Amino acid sequence: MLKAVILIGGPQKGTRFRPLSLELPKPLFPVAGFPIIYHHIEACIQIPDIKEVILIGAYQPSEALNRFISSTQRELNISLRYLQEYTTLGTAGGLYHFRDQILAGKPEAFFVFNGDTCCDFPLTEMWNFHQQVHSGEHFTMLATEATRKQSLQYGCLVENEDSHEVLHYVEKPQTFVSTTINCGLYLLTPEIFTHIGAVFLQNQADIFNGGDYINPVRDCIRLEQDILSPLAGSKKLFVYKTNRFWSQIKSAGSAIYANRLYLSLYHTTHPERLATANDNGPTIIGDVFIHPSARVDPTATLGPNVTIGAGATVGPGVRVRESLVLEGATLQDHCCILHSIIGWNSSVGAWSRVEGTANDPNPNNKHAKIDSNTLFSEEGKLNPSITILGRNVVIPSEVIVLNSIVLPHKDLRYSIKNQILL
Ligand SMILES: Nc1nc2c(ncn2[C@@H]2O[C@H](COP(=O)(O)OP(=O)(O)O[C@H]3O[C@H](CO)[C@@H](O)[C@H](O)[C@@H]3O)[C@@H](O)[C@H]2O)c(=O)[nH]1
Repeated sequence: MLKAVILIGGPQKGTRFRPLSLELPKPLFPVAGFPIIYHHIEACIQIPDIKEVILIGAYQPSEALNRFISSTQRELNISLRYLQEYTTLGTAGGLYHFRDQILAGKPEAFFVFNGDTCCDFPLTEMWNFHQQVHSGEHFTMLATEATRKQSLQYGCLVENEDSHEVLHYVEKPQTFVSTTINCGLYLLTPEIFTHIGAVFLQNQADIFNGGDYINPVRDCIRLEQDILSPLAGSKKLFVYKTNRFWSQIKSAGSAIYANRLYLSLYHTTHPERLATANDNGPTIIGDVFIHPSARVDPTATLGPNVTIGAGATVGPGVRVRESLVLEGATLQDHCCILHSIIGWNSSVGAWSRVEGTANDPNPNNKHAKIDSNTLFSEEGKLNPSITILGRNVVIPSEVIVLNSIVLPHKDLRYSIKNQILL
């Protein structure tokens, strides 16, 4: 029997995703029509041996989280539970804290996912690879290639190319180590708790010997630095590499990129989710997802890489491209939406234009990943990025909103460019 754990972080995480994460925990943000972590869970149900998926995070249980758990459980017919940490315990601390629940039923092994990644999750391949390695108790991690410069933003590893053992691991190194990066997906066996337990006891001993009693992160254990790094070179950590798509979802811009990747994956996994052109429907260009409850005028043109959320309304002559239109949003006649996220229940007036700047990885640069830039450049200027309208924003008719972020509940009266509207 196998299990899966998805690390979903807590309210202190997902800050680069604001203002969208102000409304909803980032792991529940919809990409390609479904919450980010729904894609992880869908990957898990492809392996019948996975009997339970556990979400670990520090979010207070909320209506949105409860609703997600009960509806996903029902739809995908899998046991799904949320276990709440009393504070963010780190990527290994949460696992250790809930070790009894993870080990209940005696799983042979369990997958651990970082909740903010987007991938076609090669779980079967990883499990087969893991079983083929003959090295006693061992752990497997998924890795991919990045560019030399971008590798510094990830965990970097050096492998023995014959045995695929991880020889050296450094989390976000200061100087170049390797272009092979950690994808944040692991296959661990119960033995991992011996290693985490040893670090836990050592940390507690250090605290009581050193007197740092009030350290707020005293129970925090990081899987990458505290556990994987020391395991490298001990014949216990192995790497399975993927060359297929993989991306982090840190900034809102990366949600648009992830939307594109998942929509293209639907061609093989769920072709029925992709809109097709028909005589009574809108013009569809490339990959488009339209929620069945959305109303789209037949004279609208959508795509490529567009998701229209539940209950959204798209009026006559509207053009949408490379964008996410969230639940309940209204796009009035002939407005144009490019490289943008239109927040829940927001409305864009007739003939208005909402446009952002794409920040996709450079397609000419092999292995490039999306840059999750900070909002401002070193000179203090707002970096051009996608345009985001928070929840309940009203854009009047005949204005232009360019490369801007509009916080929730704002009633705009004029055109704006390169601004953050508070
Ligand atoms: N439950 C829980 N989850 C956590 C905690 N801290 C982080 N997470 C979750 O764990 C994942 C990793 O989060 P970060 O700590 O922000 O790390 P990172 O910068 O994304 O880097 C990690 O992922 C990269 C791949 O995306 C890796 O390359 C890198 O090595 C590392 O694993 C995210 O899904 C985050 O929500 C915690 O204390 N508790």
